[in-house]
Amino acid sequence: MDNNAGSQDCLRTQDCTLSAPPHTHNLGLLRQGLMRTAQRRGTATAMATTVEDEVEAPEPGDGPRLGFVGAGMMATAMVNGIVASKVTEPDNVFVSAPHRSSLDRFAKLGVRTSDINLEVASGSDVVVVAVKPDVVPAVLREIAPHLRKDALVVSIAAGIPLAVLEQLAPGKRVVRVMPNTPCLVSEGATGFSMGSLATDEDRDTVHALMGAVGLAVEVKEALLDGLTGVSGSGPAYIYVLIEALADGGVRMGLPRAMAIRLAAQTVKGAAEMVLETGEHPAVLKDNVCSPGGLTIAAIESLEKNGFRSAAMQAVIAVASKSIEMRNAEEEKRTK
Ligand SMILES: NC(=O)C1=CN([C@@H]2O[C@H](COP(=O)(O)OP(=O)(O)OC[C@H]3O[C@@H](n4cnc5c(N)ncnc54)[C@H](O)[C@@H]3O)[C@@H](O)[C@H]2O)C=CC1
Ligand SMILES: O=C(O)[C@@H]1CCC=N1
Repeated sequence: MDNNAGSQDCLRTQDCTLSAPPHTHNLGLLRQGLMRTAQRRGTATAMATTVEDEVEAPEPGDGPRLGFVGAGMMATAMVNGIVASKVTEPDNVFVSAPHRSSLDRFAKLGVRTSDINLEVASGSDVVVVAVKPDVVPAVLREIAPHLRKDALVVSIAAGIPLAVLEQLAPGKRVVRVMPNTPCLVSEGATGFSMGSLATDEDRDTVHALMGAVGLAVEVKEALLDGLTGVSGSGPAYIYVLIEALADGGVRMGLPRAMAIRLAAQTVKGAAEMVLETGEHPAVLKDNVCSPGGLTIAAIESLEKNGFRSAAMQAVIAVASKSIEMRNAEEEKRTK
């Protein structure tokens, strides 16, 4: 992968496509993709013809409808990000879950909610399956017969392969998406893989939808396990790092709240440096380490304590579990 990718608008390699950062052409793409969907359905009021075309944000009630089946952490992050990005009106978003209590936070955003999955299934152009992986089969069997003829099914479940999703939703266009919780603040990192019936238009729609809430990368399905290890689960490792850095600061006398803010801003700043300069992280690390200075002593300590290996093993642990889940699902499918 090109280390300079962050400074480019778009980079296509054999295995993946990197999109530009959010708030650039992705909004146009999302609108374009979603408006196309709406036009097919006969409800579009405006139509973008090129990615660069500026189109008015859809009026409430117009435009394609995004449904979420499942109202947990990841649905919350995606819906908040999508609503904040203003790519669609809140009342075009429809969320279902069995317990009303988990829907309250969605209702506060102005999105429509229901405790009946079939209402979301039959009323949405793009249906995001956002339940735990072990619930996916039951949910897809329940909703598949009630999906709109042209509906696109997007699964965000870890470890459930496209072949299984397609078997559970026969004849439907399916895309597998692996987002992460920073979608909530429009700084997500998402990978996605296209199902066998999914079209270029669906690619644009998903690319634009997830690009509106962060970075969106298309990968071959086999790479989704490793991608989950890096970015799907990655925020959790970074929170542990922030907490640990803050603990170190507190140990040295900094007030807790200040230490957390300093640690979080340091992570954010370092990440921005990687994305914006396109430099290899090793170069940026070297720039902090003055010869004979303080930081190189910290690097020595991190290496002695297996920091680098611990981070790699974390990614591999997630990927291995994801592969295990995928294999078990494949086995059930082919039995
Ligand atoms: N949490 C994360 O950081 C990420 C999660 N994912 C995937 O997202 C999916 C959801 O994960 P979370 O949001 O973390 O889980 P969660 O446990 O927070 O949410 C699951 C939601 O599904 C609902 N639910 C349970 N049974 C249902 C049914 N029969 N019909 C409709 N809704 C039902 C629950 O009420 C709950 O709202 C999982 O498949 C996970 O692999 C993917 C990437 C990141
Ligand atoms: O922990 C999990 O299973 C989900 C998938 C990736 C992040 N959270």
